[in-house]
Formats: sequence, structure tokens, C-alpha cells
Amino acid sequence: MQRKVASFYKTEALQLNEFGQKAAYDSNTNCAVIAGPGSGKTKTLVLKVAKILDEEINDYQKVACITYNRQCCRELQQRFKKIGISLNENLYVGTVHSFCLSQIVSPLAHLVESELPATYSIANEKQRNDSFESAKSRIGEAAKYCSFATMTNYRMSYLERDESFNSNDILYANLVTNYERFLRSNSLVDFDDLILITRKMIKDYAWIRDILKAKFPIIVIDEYQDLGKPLHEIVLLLVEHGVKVIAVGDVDQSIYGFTGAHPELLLSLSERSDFEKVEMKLNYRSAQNIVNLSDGFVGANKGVVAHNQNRVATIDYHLCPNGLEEQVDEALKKALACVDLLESRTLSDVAILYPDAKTGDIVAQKATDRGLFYSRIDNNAPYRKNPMTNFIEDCASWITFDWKKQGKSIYLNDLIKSFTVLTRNFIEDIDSAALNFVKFLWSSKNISNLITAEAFVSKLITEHFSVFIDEPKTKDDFYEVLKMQSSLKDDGVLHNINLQMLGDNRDKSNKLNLITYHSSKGCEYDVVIAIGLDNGVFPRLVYKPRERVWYYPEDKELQEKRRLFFVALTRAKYDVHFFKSEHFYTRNGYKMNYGQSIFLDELDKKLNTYDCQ
Ligand SMILES: Nc1ncnc2c1ncn2[C@@H]1O[C@H](COP(=O)(O)OP(=O)(O)OP(=O)(O)O)[C@@H](O)[C@H]1O
Repeated sequence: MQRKVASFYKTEALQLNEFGQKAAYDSNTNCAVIAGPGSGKTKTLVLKVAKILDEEINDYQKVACITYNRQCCRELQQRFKKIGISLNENLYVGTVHSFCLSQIVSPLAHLVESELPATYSIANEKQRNDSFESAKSRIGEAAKYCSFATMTNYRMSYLERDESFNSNDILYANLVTNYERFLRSNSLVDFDDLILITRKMIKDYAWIRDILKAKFPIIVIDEYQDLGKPLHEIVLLLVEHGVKVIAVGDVDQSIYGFTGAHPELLLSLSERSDFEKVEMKLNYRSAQNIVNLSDGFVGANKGVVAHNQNRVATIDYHLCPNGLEEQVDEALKKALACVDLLESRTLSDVAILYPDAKTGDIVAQKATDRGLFYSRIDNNAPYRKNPMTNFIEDCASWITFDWKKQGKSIYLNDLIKSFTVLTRNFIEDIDSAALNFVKFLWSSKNISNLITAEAFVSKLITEHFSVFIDEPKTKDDFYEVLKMQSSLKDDGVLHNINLQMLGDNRDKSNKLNLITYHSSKGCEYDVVIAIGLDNGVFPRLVYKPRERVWYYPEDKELQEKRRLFFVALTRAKYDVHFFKSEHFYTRNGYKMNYGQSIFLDELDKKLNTYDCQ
């Protein structure tokens, strides 16, 4: 029988440490791995999956490797690739939403009674917001100050539409009901629907659990702390049905409370008698002084030790009294200075972290003014990276690649494979579609100096991606392709990008990382430069009109922001620079002097206590 994975993973696994990694790798039962930043969770998980593929899975079975967001998913795929494992018949890697849609809702929902409309699309952000606004106006004045996040939380917490759903908070129950009604009236479902419908299907039908167990006898879930109640219930139902579950996460890195995530669910899983609990306490990433500062910053001190005992990090605060724009200018200067410090360091080893996409606009504009290349991840980035936009960048790179130059190219074979994976479920005659696609690539390569990036993307869309236009399963991904196309137009933000530069976007080397605190999860950089560390900016404050005073948000929300700060701090291998102005501006433009971020105060306290510097 042909081996499903190369044995290279075994050599890599020899590196796993005795501080939890090996125990997780060797565990033969359900396992909950709880480990802090940089402890090698992802490394261990990837090697463990390789071992499972090699030893436990037969030809007709699959391991599902699921995570919460797109970026973590990409990271996992890249890590698999590094040890010679690509997605194949026995390995599924995807987000929880794509797992629910592609493995459960889409193939099985029409066979059971479900809430799913006969034909449906996945609602995009605007459609979700429109439905929410319509629901609010249907209810009237009482719903004026209701937020989408609170509604989501309610919807993901009260899973049965029973008395407790209706009575716990009548206003939000009403809002959820109306929101769903508006979605359905437009034949739409949203991402949370996918999870809620999946949960109900798995709960109500044992034969669906049977199918899942037969196909996916082992499910591995990364970033478990980001899961909410319905997903946790799905996991428990499957575990009780005999599916083996490996859950990996870090409670202190739970930053999706606004989508209904409950970090304590990972702890409750680890305490079950049918789960082995493994903790990892070695940090491979950061210097000891960063580890000292971050350990216990959110919860109890865990006694984490830095692997690189000799590494010493600089932790610096920088005051910019003139406000955010000055912070951005100084942060960019600092980024360049940090690159100059070490010969081996490039811009891609440095990240500027900011609290929101609006601030990202300022950073991106100022970086462009300085002629810096950057890789940007936030909601206002011209387009998001996803399998389709990555594929287009890869195509552009192949077309414009100059073989005489040094560098790593993408191979035509890989492009054909990706094209097939992307389109095979939507095109009947995949062979001739692939042949046409290859002809298109070669003809574009022959005129690569003449064709604009926009013309290339437009042609690719009309001639080879038209199958995606009304396809619900790929709607969000395809939307990013359309955003890419429009940003490349004459009036778009990327109008000055040629085909080669579009191809270069696939490569992060020598590009400064511009990223929100949120999106930085799972990343690591030599140097982290964090801006906006002022009360009122990060964390945001809440205005009490009667008292005319700004307060910190309530404990739960502040704790979530604290975890976000913890995520940012723990991305750094070496140095961390915090920028602050000690004031913020209200929406009406008033300057409020509320000092540096409370999290810098807390860090100060730790610095004084432990003499971390
Ligand atoms: N046993 C090991 N020996 C050497 N290096 C390791 C080992 N385990 C992990 N590393 C390295 O430590 C770094 C962090 O590992 P990894 O990204 O897997 O951690 P993580 O726990 O997933 O981090 P985070 O939760 O912060 O994203 C990586 O550069 C990885 O290669």
C-alpha cells in the first residue's frame, strides 16, 4: 500500500520536547492541549496529524483539521506543506464554517428537516448589516442602541428556541428572530446559521453522526478557545458518538468573545474523564523578559520558561504628544531603525500593530509616502488573502517570473493542481477547463510586459472564474477577487501595481507587516511595534453622559481587550515598542486626556515587581 505521508515527519518529531509536546504527540485518546504563545502548539499539532495519517487512518477515512479563522487555516496548510503533506483525500484542513457548509449543511441538509431555505446564498457583510438594521427598525425605539455583537452573543448562547430564549432578554430574542426572518426572506443564511444548523442536524439525527464518524474518525481542532457554545456542543456530541477529538488552544488568547466564544469551554473539555489534558510550558518564541511580563498578565501565573534563555528583549514606551499621526510617523521610523540594527533582518521581520482598520489606512498611506512596501491585513486592506486571491497572485507570479533572476518560483504543475481544487466541484469537464486555463496562462506569459494587472484579473474572472459568480459556497472568497479587480482599476488604490508586483504580493519577504491586533494572532515577528496605546483608543472608553465622564468598559469586555494586548505582546521574539499620546479624540473632535492605556500601567506594575528589564 502506498504511504499517505512521507516519513520526514518522524525526524521532525524527534525535536519535540518533554515539556508537553511529546505527551501530546504520543497521546492515543481524546486530548486537550492547553498551551501559551510560542509553545509549539501548531508544530506539535501538525506532526501529530502526520502520525495519525500514517498510522491510524485507512484509505477511505479522513482527518479533519479545523480552525476558527482563515489566517490560522492558511498557517496550518503552510506548516503541512513544510513537512511534505499537501491537502489530499485523507486530510481536510478548513475553517469551522467551511467544514459545516461543505461536509454537513450542503450535502445533507436537504435530507432532513432544517431551517435552510430551498435555495440559499451566504450573506455577505452588507447583507448581514442590512438585515440587522431592518430588524432593529421593525422593533423600533427600544432596539435603537442594540449592537450586532450583543445580538450574536445572545443567538449563540441560547441555542434552543424555548422559554429561556424568549424570556432571558425579550428585546434581544425579538431582534434575533427578526434578523433571521429578514435573512430568510432574501434566501440568505449567515456564518452563524451554518453552525447552528449543523448543531441541530448532528444533535437530532444519529445517522448524520454515523456518517461523520465513518468519514472523519478523528477531528483535530486548533484555537479551541475561539469556539462558542454551539461548536462545543457539536464536539461533545461527536466525542460521545466515538469520534476521537484533539483540541488545542490557549485560554489567554481568546479574543472572539464578540462572536460568542467562551474560553472556559476548552478548560471544561480538558477536565472530562475521557480526555487527556496536556499543558506546554516552554516558550520558543520570546526572550525571557517578555515571557516574564506576559505570563500571568491575563490569568494566573503559569510558570512559563523561555527556551532562549540568553535572548534579551527591549521593551520601550514612546510618547508622541501630538497624537496618532505622530505615533505612526515615529513607528515607521522605528521599524526602519530596527531593520538597520541587524544585517540579517528585513522589513518582514517587523510588524506595526494597530487597533483598527481606520488606523491601518493612516499607517498604509504614510508607509506608501515613504516608498515602503508592506503586507497589510485588516478589513480595509484592498483585498483579503484567501485561496482564490492567493491563486491569482501565484498565477501573476508565474507569468512574470524571470528565470534568469534568483528566487523561488511557483511551478505550472502547482497552478494546475490549485485550479483543479478550486473549480472541480463546479465544472463538469475539468480536463478541458484545465487545458483552457493553461493556454490562457501561456498566452498571458507571452505578453506579460504588455498586459496590465487589472486586464489579467478581469480576463481570468470572465473566462475561468465565471462559475463562482452565483455560487453560494464560494461567495465570500469570490467577493475578495472582485475587490482585488476593482482596486487594480485606474481609480483604485492599487492602480499603480503591475502584474509582476501583483505576483510579488504572494511573497511577504522584505515587506513591512501592517496588521491589526486581532489579526496578529498566530503570527511571530522579531520586532513588534504597537500603536494607539492610549485610554480611549485601546481600550476604548464608555461615556456616561450624566456624569460627563469616560469609564473603562465593563470587566468582561476589558478582559477581552487585555487578552488582545497579551496576543500583541507575545508575537515578539526580540523587541517590543509601544507608542502612546496619553490622550484621545472623541467623535466630535474633543481632546480627552485620559492617559496611557491601562494595559501599559499593568505592564509597568509587572516590570517593577519582577524587574523584567
Ligand atoms: N521542539 C521545538 N524545537 C525547536 N523549535 C520549536 C519547537 N517547537 C516549536 N518550535 C518553534 O517555536 C516557534 C513557535 O511555535 P508555534 O508557532 O508552533 O507555536 P504556537 O504555540 O502555535 O504559537 P502561538 O499560539 O503564539 O501562535 C516556531 O518558530 C517553532 O518552529
